[in-house]
Amino acid sequence: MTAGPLAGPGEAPGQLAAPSGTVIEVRAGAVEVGGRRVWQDVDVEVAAGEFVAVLGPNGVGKSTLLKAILGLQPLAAGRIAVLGAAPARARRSIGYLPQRRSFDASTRIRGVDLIRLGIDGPRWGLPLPGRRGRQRRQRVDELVELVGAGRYAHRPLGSLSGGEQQRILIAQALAHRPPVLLLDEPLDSLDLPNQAAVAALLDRICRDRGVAVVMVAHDVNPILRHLDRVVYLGPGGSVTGAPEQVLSSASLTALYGTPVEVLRTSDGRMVVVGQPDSRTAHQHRLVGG
Ligand SMILES: Nc1ncnc2c1ncn2[C@@H]1O[C@H](COP(=O)(O)OP(=O)(O)OP(=O)(O)O)[C@@H](O)[C@H]1O
Repeated sequence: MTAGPLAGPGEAPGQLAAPSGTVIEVRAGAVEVGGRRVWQDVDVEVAAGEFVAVLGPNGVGKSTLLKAILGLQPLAAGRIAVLGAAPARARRSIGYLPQRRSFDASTRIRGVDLIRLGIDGPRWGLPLPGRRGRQRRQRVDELVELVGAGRYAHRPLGSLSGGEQQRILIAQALAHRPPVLLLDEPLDSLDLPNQAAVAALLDRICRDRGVAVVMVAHDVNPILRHLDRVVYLGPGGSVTGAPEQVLSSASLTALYGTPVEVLRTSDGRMVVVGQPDSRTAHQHRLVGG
């Protein structure tokens, strides 16, 4: 039997019940940012324990989708439910790793302190006597072990590599055993071995802990073999489904409304050819690198 995401000591009060079916549902969703419609006709369904990638060109609204799931970005149309409730109600049950968090070399706070901060929130630094103090120490140890950070968790964050920092941040996001973990481009700026290691760690968190992981990615290749589902945001809406269905020439051609080819290299990597740049005219590197 696998450990449930909400089991064990040190639980935060006010979390919603452990999910067994769909944990995130968006139906015909649309958002507007700064008076502009960013996406519409978006359908997303994520089940408990699934590993899901959110893909699409720069500026298409991937981070905005995570914010909508967190209840930080209201929908302009459609509906959204997280753990069967309005997103803002579910927020305490979601672990979130925002985009591009890294620590300057001068950062003295240690990995274990950051994880403890995730557990204690505003009570951080206050001594916890007796049983609660022991539970907290035990929870920190569990999280350090979960992400494999035992070797460096007691060192200052500024002295850790990008991959080591990322593991500590994942541990912090999991402090309250959330059934849903959202990550915004957590593999960016990591080298290939670290990308593979963090992807494998997230896979383990899904499979062993039953946590639904939703991850925004520019390059799907490091996570491709771990994925249950892909949400691809494009100019004409979204496509959701198994990776091999969504990442196909037919589905991306329909989404972009122009011929797009999905090729497989001999080592199994995916390359998308011919997709137009997004309206923001950034270079789109969906499946490069
Ligand atoms: N505060 C804001 N005011 C106006 N427009 C905004 C604001 N925040 C985001 N946007 C716009 O909303 C759109 C979606 O942004 P978002 O960050 O969700 O895209 P993304 O797909 O995650 O992009 P990237 O791949 O570059 O990280 C972009 O065009 C962005 O410029």
